[in-house]
Amino acid sequence: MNDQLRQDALAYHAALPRGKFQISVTKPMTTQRDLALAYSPGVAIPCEEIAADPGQAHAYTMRGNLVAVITNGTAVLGLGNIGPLASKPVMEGKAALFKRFAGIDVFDIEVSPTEIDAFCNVVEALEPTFGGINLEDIKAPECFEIEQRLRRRMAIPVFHDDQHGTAIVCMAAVLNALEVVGKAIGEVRIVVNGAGAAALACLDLLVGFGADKRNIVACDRKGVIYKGRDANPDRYKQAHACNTGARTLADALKGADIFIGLSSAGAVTPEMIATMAPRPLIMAMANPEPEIRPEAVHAVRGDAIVATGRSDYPNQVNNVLCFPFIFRGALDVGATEINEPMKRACAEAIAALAKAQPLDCVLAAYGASGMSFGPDYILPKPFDPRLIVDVSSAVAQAAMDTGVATRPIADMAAYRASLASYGASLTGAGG
Ligand SMILES: NC(=O)C1=CN([C@@H]2O[C@H](COP(=O)(O)OP(=O)(O)OC[C@H]3O[C@@H](n4cnc5c(N)ncnc54)[C@H](OP(=O)(O)O)[C@@H]3O)[C@@H](O)[C@H]2O)C=CC1
Ligand SMILES: CC(=O)C(=O)O
Ligand SMILES: [Mg+2]
Repeated sequence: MNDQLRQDALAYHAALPRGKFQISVTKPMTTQRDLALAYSPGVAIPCEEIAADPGQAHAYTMRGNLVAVITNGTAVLGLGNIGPLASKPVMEGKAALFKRFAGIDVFDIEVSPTEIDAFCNVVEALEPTFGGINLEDIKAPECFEIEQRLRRRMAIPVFHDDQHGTAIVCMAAVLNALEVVGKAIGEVRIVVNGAGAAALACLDLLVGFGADKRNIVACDRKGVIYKGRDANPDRYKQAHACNTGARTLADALKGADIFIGLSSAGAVTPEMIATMAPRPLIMAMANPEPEIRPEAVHAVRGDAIVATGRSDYPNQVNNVLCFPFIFRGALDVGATEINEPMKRACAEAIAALAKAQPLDCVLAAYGASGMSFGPDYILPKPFDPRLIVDVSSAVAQAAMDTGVATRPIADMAAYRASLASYGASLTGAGG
């Protein structure tokens, strides 16, 4: 990372008040009467209401709009197992993005247990506090068991962002990029580098959207994951093992249409990219440094569509396009979970928005004079205030359609209008 970015990033985070968000009071608290309502004796009354009917917690507390971003720091971005304390800037960042883009309050919670039972016990014990749980930067394979177990045991949405947020945005990008190059999802050859939380979830969603398993090769640090490779295979990786003679990433990429990188910096070379099929899609999504930089791809492939996880290049494929908005929709209907149809609706709504005319506020945020659907614009920008309207309402609708909404929305048009004015106020945009 260059020195200027390093200095700027440290100054940004150290500016007072330190970190990236703070907690504020939402009710009047200036008079004796205010104190009597907010605290003793008045506070006892909503307590009694909630004790009599737990569903009232939503009406009298911040719980229904409060998400926990929880990590144990075992797979922080592409920095690896740097521990919970060092992960805090990332978790504060996620909290800030939840608030900035969807008005959702977050407590970031960094905890030390890495063992599955101990970590799950901590998270489960937090259910009374939160309306939703966003698991973050927990390494594979533990993250799979952790999420499955918590989903079974908790009656609020539990969502591992690195798995599903990433997969949803990746899917939206793939759908649009294939439309740009005129290829069909069922026919493209896909190579995924990385076989962790993000990569395996992307594979599952790609198959759910019609990708042919026979056309997919996954690689980890040892190379291609082929059937029979490991004497004691990891069962999550094994589910994606393929029948192929390819043994290395370089072998696998020959003639491939799509490269999905969810591994680590510099894992793919220009020479490998040069061997891919015409009009390839390169999604180098490792953070903060991608598997390959866009300029290195363009030097060898003028016909490639290139995306990264970063904010400073075109085509940012990053879960920030998903997690604020999927939780907004889920919280607003009191969803008990985030299920497959909700994820699908989310991916489709994100993809569709890339085809709408860009708004001036978005162009201004990027210092751009224009953006139009095509090789350098396959996804909407996170600052697009229409994301909260289209994505969150689609997710809410899918939750209602699948019977997981405990507070269904009666008037969807009014809900969309409220999201629109909320989005406009949060982004300072006119709409
Ligand atoms: N753009 C986005 O929105 C997102 C990007 N990411 C990025 O994806 C990466 C992985 O994150 P996550 O899945 O959470 O982490 P995990 O720790 O769960 O998985 C990492 C995987 O990457 C593999 N890997 C690492 N280096 C290489 C390499 N040089 N060649 C092949 N495979 C490699 C590991 O292989 P092995 O199993 O052999 O150890 C492992 O399978 C990170 O860089 C992260 O920043 C993650 C989420 C969202
Ligand atoms: C973006 C993100 O969640 C990650 O890189 O881990
Ligand atoms: Mg992450």
